[in-house]
Amino acid sequence: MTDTRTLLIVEDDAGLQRQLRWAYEGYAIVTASDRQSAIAQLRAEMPQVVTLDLGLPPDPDGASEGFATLEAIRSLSPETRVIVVTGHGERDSALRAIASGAWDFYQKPIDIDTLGIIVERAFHVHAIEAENRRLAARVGAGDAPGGIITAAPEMLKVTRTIERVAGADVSVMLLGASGTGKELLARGLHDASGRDGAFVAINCAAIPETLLESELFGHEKGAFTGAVKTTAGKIEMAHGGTLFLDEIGDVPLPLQVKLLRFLQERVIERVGGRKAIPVDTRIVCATHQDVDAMVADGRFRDDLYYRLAEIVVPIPPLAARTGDALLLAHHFLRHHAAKMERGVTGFTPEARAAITGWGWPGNVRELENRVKRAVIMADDKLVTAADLDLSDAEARAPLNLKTVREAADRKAVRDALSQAEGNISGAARLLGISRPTLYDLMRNHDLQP
Ligand SMILES: Nc1ncnc2c1ncn2[C@@H]1O[C@H](COP(=O)(O)OP(=O)(O)OP(=O)(O)O)[C@@H](O)[C@H]1O
Repeated sequence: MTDTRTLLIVEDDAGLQRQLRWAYEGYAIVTASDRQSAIAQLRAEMPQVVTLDLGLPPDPDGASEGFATLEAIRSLSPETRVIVVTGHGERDSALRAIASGAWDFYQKPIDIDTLGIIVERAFHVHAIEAENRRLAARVGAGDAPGGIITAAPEMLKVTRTIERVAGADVSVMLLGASGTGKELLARGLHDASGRDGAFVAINCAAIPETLLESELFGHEKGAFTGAVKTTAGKIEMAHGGTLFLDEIGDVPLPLQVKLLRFLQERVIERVGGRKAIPVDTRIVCATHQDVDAMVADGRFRDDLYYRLAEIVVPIPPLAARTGDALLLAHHFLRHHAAKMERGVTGFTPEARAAITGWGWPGNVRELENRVKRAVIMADDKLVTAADLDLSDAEARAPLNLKTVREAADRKAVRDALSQAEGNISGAARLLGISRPTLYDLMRNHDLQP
């Protein structure tokens, strides 16, 4: 697609065609007077927008040629926006044309200004859709492990590390906030490792302490009330494969000892069992907690930590991945629109600004949830910021540097006052300013101690 904005005018009235040709500025204009020449121009010039008179020869008083031309344009170039121009009082034809995929309609007699606005809007929408398609096409272009979608250098560094360590016999600890894709990366690591066994995941925070041991190590029949049959644990199930221990920081200390033994000796004992069972299970673990701090204050065994964390991979939050929020938003939009059979094709410019500006505290999971809901809620082909429930985000987007600075000042003053429990001298000291300056700031920002 070239950057030139090209308008194709399909009109059999030579006078009107001339009039229209000179009416617009800023577009390259090409014209056609019947179906055949219209299609030839479409192929040659690839116009983004077409105005199409429905009454074309050999049926200038009907609409059959116009509809045939519309159909041909739609099938040859579905992205092209077609505005049909109908005779006065041919409202039914106009509506039929919209149902057949025309983007808008206009009735004769032609008012150049009004038609001009419709044409300009059509170019605008075409440009947005083209940008949406371009972004969507980037999705899946890479072959990052585990189907991870990213084009951000910050994240590509992570995926490269994962690929590099996949084949090595090292333990990997993924550090990242909830919803950053830790499980997806762990699965990717397993896939790239070439290990034949299964990928098994367990969330240590989601399982009550009392059950976690038997979940991990399995149990013998009769080991405890309810243990009606001998059951293998997750470590055994992942024999020859990979076990993903999510939220490793939530493993209680006594179980940490047992886990350490397994890592050192590569054998396990089921709960209630006496037999040492050799297992070849690779461990990948993850947590959103500060494990260093946990080790420092004794909540996590350091010997286990060193066994688990030969390679530590920090995963950046979504907001720190340049361009990824929009990239992933398009991916999820395409995915859910197809799944739910909704004709939603992209985002409005405001929605895109809101996606880029939002802090994404819930990371990729939050993004997917918002986009999924928006696909259901959208009234139109383009998802709005309101559909994403991000209209506030847009309103809060900073106007300029001055507003950013004011907001930062206000926050710093508020934080200092709260830290100093309302004591003005204390807050002024924390901020490194004099009391009168603090008073001025408080007055400007309408803040009370
Ligand atoms: N880069 C990505 N590309 C595509 N999908 C992603 C990406 N990152 C995360 N997802 C999807 O987002 C959701 C959350 O990811 P995942 O469960 O891997 O996160 P997590 O960090 O393990 O979260 P938690 O710590 O809460 O378990 C999943 O549906 C996952 O498929």
